[in-house]
Amino acid sequence: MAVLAINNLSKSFKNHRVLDGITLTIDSPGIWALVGPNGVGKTTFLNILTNLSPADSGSVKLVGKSNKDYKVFKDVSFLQDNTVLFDYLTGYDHLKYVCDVHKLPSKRIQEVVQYVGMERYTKKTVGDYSLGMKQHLLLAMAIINEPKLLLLDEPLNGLDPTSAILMRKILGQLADKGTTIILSSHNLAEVDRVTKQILFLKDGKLLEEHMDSYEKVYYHIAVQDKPSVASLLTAKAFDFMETDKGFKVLLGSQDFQSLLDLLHQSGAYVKDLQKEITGSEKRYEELFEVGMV
Ligand SMILES: Nc1ncnc2c1ncn2[C@@H]1O[C@H](COP(=O)(O)OP(=O)(O)OP(=O)(O)O)[C@@H](O)[C@H]1O
Repeated sequence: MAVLAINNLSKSFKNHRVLDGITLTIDSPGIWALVGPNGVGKTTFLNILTNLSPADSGSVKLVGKSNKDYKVFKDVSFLQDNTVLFDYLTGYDHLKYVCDVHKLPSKRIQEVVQYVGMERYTKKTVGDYSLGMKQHLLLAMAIINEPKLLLLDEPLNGLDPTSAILMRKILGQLADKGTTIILSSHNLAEVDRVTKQILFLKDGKLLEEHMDSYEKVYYHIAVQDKPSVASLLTAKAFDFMETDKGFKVLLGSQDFQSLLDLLHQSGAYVKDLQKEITGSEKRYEELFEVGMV
């Protein structure tokens, strides 16, 4: 049984065709990122999947049932933006409500509060929450029922590094335990950290792509003696740029060992070496024809 089965889904607003005959099947756990420029239709797509908006034509099945059947939402959750929260209620109130809707025992509240690390502010009213705290609450509300399919609209928005790391960890654990996750995001660096499976939304069509072939590996090197390293990088034809503390080097045809040999040869004192992998940004630039600056 497919976790998500979309058949020929279309939606227009007046004469603007936002979704144009989308067909997609996902039948395994894992994380898929939904990516595309502002206004391309990501929220519209997620809203239609969860039956918050009607499609003009086509059909959607979630965990084997029509998305029009409200019973599917026992196994499907949608993390929307924080406008769905009530400022005058506490985090606990929100979780209690969702718990009651799903007829879950209230001990699930404590479990989920601990899991997303929001013990400190569960009893505070949401009006006093920061953006990150609201994202945690929304996540807790979305996973309290242990969904098979989890849809998230911009879950990484406005998170500080600590919260972003926690969010990534949680999403990874859920996917490992069997949840299928689709998340929309504009933050391609974060996307590359959580998944290589991307759904690019372009001109109303969905392109499902794996980022392996677009992956780029960079090393950020902090060195004491920049000139000697710079001349060797140039001599050995490395693709690099200078940074405040040293260099950002792209590993193209040369391998990591050649870079290490070069650093050794330069005699420079290496203060730090960090790896960065990017993939989706390169593909995004190609697909959406982002001009170089
Ligand atoms: N209720 C509506 N009535 C008319 N047009 C709408 C409506 N909802 C969305 N649109 C239009 O549909 C298009 C897609 O909007 P949507 O919010 O789905 O994009 P998005 O990809 O989520 O954007 P963002 O990345 O900025 O959040 C936009 O042109 C938007 O103006």
